[in-house]
Amino acid sequence: MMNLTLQLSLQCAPLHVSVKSSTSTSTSTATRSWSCYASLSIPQPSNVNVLNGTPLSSDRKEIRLGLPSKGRMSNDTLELLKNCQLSVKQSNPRQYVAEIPQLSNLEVWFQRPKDIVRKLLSGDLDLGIVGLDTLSEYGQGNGDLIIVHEALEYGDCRLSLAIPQYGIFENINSLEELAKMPQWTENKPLRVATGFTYLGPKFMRENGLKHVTFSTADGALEAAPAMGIADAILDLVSSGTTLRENNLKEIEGGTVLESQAVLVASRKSMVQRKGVLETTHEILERLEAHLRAIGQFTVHRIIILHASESSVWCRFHCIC
Ligand SMILES: Nc1ncnc2c1ncn2[C@@H]1O[C@H](COP(=O)(O)OP(=O)(O)OP(=O)(O)O)[C@@H](O)[C@H]1O
Ligand SMILES: O=P(O)(O)OC[C@H]1O[C@H](OP(=O)(O)OP(=O)(O)O)[C@H](O)[C@@H]1O
Repeated sequence: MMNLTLQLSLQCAPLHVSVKSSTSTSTSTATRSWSCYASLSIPQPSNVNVLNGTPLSSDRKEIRLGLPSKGRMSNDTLELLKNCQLSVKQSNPRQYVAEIPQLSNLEVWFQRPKDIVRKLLSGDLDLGIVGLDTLSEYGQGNGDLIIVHEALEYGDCRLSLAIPQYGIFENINSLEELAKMPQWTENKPLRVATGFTYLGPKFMRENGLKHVTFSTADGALEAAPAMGIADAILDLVSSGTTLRENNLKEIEGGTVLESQAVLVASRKSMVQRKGVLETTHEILERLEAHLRAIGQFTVHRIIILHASESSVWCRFHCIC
């Protein structure tokens, strides 16, 4: 038994977290596990649908889960849900609404990942599965977005700064060295091409790079340095092949975030919309059971939620 002080690192507004229980550690293997219970104090909803002065955008009765409509995340998301006995039933692939028979009163809406985040914020979705990169870029730290499960074990990639392997960058191998290059001035800033126009400038600011400008494009960013459009790029990397094929390299300290698929919920929906908390709980339990069954104990944090009228109880289970 040991006391824990927990900093809740969810993407949500600062919440009061009081840890109630204990930890257990196993020294027989390289893994350690702990679990604890925490109470998230959430302001008591009044008798109208208002949280922190913001009403729910609609009084619909159905619970809505947003899933990626196409692209890399789409098939793996459906596969994961199927493996959790939550198969999505879609009458035809061009129809964007579907259901999961095991979850009553739940509508699945297929959307582009960035639109899932936008619609969680607007209140048009209650739950969603997206990459952490997309959540961070389009959620912009909004306190209404709660990462309910942060490690769904697919969609792995990282958002990284990359520079050419050649020319003035040949001997530059870290962000610190890049920042110290005398070339970057107010009149001639470091030019970065990225689709991450929120996270990019934030990362540069936080790392003290003052003279930076950004340009954006929808894809094939790795071409920008060779085309003379940019000095560096900030983009997703998984195998690293695209960078290598374009004579680019990552640098020490240049990783903005490590990403994989996450389950996100609107905090407002969980507190105010009937059934959202219970459905979230149900999905989480199935995810946990599935990941445990396949031995995926790389899950870092699972949060199981219980609602009382004014608070949400969370169980954290961490194996690291
Ligand atoms: N190598 C990779 N490149 C890009 N995304 C990756 C990669 N590996 C995993 N991902 C995940 O897949 C997501 C991209 O999904 P998808 O291909 O559907 O693009 P998208 O979000 O619809 O973007 P776009 O609208 O630009 O096509 C990323 O947000 C990331 O979480
Ligand atoms: O490290 P790797 O495994 O090579 O993957 C990284 C590449 O994959 C993505 O591009 P995508 O294939 O989606 O095409 P895009 O550049 O047109 O967006 C990403 O934007 C990188 O370019």
